Amino acid sequence: MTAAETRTSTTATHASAPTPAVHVAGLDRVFTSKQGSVTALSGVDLDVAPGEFVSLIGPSGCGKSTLLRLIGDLDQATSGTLEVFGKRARQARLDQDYGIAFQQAGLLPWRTVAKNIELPLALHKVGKADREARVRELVELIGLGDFAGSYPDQLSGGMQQRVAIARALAERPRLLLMDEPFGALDEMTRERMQNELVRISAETGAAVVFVTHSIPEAVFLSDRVVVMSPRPGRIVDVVDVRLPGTGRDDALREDQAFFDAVAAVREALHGAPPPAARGVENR
Ligand SMILES: Nc1ncnc2c1ncn2[C@@H]1O[C@H](COP(=O)(O)OP(=O)(O)OP(=O)(O)O)[C@@H](O)[C@H]1O
Repeated sequence: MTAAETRTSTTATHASAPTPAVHVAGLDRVFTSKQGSVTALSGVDLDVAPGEFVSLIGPSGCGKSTLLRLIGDLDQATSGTLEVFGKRARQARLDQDYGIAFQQAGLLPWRTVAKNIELPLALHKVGKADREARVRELVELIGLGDFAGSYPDQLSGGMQQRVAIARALAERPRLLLMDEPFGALDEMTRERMQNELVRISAETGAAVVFVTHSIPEAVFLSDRVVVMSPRPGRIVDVVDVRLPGTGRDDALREDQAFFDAVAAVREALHGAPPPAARGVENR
């Protein structure tokens, strides 16, 4: 498949999903202050199907985090429609449809791994036996069964990030919102975490909206990569990352279909390179 073939429509809708995990239509976010107003998002349309993995990529300041925060009910849109599983974002948050993980793991240093993971369950008054059972499941899921009693400062950055993901999954959310969760990790740890996330999202069936600056990361993880323009943030392209015959494992990182998809996203972000450069890129 060529880069051009890999790239698909400029709309971000997904036809097959009955009730999307996320439905965004004509969304605007304008920040106003004494200094003036900043249009962070303008006319954003996006549907994410249940169980679908969608990455948002675009230049710094294009509104990726703003869009994620709006979906997560951490901010309010200026205008437009936003629904999560057919509900208002506020209701979805109250119904614990979300799990959220950010670049900083944000663990409480005085609580053990187990106590960090169980925090959302404790806040929502889940009984002790159920909390403990869920924590046991989750520490196994993230491969930290031997570290349940450890404190965050006894863990590596990658391990801390896995704990943050487990905490985000504690309430079995149908939607995981992730803002550069691996941005602070070294390249090897980052690739390992990407493999873990592929496995975890397959096992949980949760839809994921994932913000990243890394084109290979977006391509490796995603069913679709949503490419945004410089401010005011709009969706300029959606790259469908269908990679026939390839599992999402380390072999994929060496596969021609992977390189083609990376090239398609890069072209969507920066425009197509001149033919000579493209020849070099595809070798
Ligand atoms: N609370 C706020 N008040 C005023 N302006 C804001 C606020 N939050 C974000 N902005 C502005 O909105 C624009 C989009 O910011 P946002 O953080 O969403 O971008 P981003 O694409 O996530 O950037 P980066 O890749 O650098 O993290 C920026 O110009 C930013 O300055």
